[in-house]
Amino acid sequence: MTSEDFFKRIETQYHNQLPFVVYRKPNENNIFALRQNNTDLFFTEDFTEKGFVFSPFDELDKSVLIPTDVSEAISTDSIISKSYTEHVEVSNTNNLASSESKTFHTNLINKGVEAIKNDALKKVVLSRKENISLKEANPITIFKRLLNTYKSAFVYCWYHPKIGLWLGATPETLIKIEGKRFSIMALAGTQDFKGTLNVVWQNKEKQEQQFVTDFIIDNLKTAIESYKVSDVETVKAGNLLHLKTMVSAQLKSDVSLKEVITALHPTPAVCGLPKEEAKQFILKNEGYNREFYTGFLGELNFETKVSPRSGRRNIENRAYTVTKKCTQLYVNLRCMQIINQQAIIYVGGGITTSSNAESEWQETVSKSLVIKSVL
Ligand SMILES: C=C(O[C@@H]1C=C(C(=O)O)C=C[C@H]1O)C(=O)O
Repeated sequence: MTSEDFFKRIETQYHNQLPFVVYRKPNENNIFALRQNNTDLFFTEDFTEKGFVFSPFDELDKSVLIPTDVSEAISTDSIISKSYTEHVEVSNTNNLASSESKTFHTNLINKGVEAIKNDALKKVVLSRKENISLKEANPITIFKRLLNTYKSAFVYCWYHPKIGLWLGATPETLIKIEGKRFSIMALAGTQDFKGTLNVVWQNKEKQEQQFVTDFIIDNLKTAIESYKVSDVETVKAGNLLHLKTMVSAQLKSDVSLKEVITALHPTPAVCGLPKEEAKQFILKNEGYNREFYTGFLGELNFETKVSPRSGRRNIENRAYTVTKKCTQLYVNLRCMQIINQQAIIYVGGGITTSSNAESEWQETVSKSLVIKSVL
C-alpha cells in the first residue's frame, strides 16, 4: 500500500473515533497498523489472545487489546509525507509550574534516597509528567516526525476512544518470544550523548543496570532451560546514552507467556527493588497516576513463518518452514498522551543510594527533550 493511502486510512479511522494502533519496529522500514472495526474495549485475560496489547504500569489494572480478528491489518514500507516537516508551534505555558514541579521532584528523589539508605529499598524509579500546550495537535503529524527522528526506537501511535491517545518512541524492549526462544533487554543508566559512544560510566549507572539484569535472571530462573547474558553495551537513544545487556534463553515447555510477563513486569528498569515495595513507594509518593507510561505494548501471539536455522537450503527443507507464535513487547518510555490541545510528557529515572537530586532532575529534563523535539 502506498504511504498516502496508508496514512489516509489512519486519519479516517481517527476521524471516525475508531480504535487503531500504528507502529514501526526498531531499525525496520515497514510501518504496520491495526484498525479495529468497532469501538468495543477488549482486554487480555491470560495473554493467549492475538492482537496488539497495551498494558498499564500497575499490573493490577487491565491490559487493553486490539484483537486481530476484529481489525484490518495494513502496512506500508515508507513514509512520504508533505506535512511531517511542518513545525507545530509549542508554547510552554507552565514555566511557573515547572519550578514547582522541580521542587516536588527533587523532594521525591530525596525521599527515595532516604528509603534506600534506610534499607527499605535498593532501587526505585521515580517519574513525573509535564504538560505542554500545542497550537496544533494532529497526532498523525507528530507520529510521522517521530518516525523520521527515531529510526532505532519502537515508534507508535495508539488510540482508543474510551482510553485516549498515546504516542512514543521507546528504546526499550521488554521481551521477544518466538516459539519457546526468547530475549529480554536490561536497559538502565543514562547520560547525555555528546558525539561518541566511547564514554565512562560511573558506578551508580553500572549498579542500577546490573540490578535489572540480576532481577531478570532471578525471576526467570525456574522458567528457563539455560540462558546467556551478553556483555554490557553503550547504546544511543535519541540525545541519550544507556547501558544495555541482552538475556537470551529457552523457556521450559510448560511455562506460559502470562507467567513470564507476571515474573518480569514491572522490571527494576521502570519500578525498582524489591519490586512490590518499590511499586508501593511509587504509588504513594509520585503524586500522579502513570497509567500506561512504563507499562508495555506490542504484538501478542502474532503468527510468523520461521525457516529452520541450519540445514541444507533445498526444496525439501523449505517444506519444514513452520509457523510460530511471536510476541514482541516494548516498555512504554519516551511517550506522551495527547488530550485536546495538550501533550502530557512522562519522564523518570532510576534512583539508587548515590543519586543526586539535581542531576536526576536534569536527567528527566534531557529525557523530556526526546518528545519535545518533535512537537
Ligand atoms: C524511566 C525511564 O527510563 C528508564 C530509566 C533509565 C535510567 O534511570 O537511567 C534508563 C532507561 C530506562 O530504563 C524514562 O525514560 O522515563
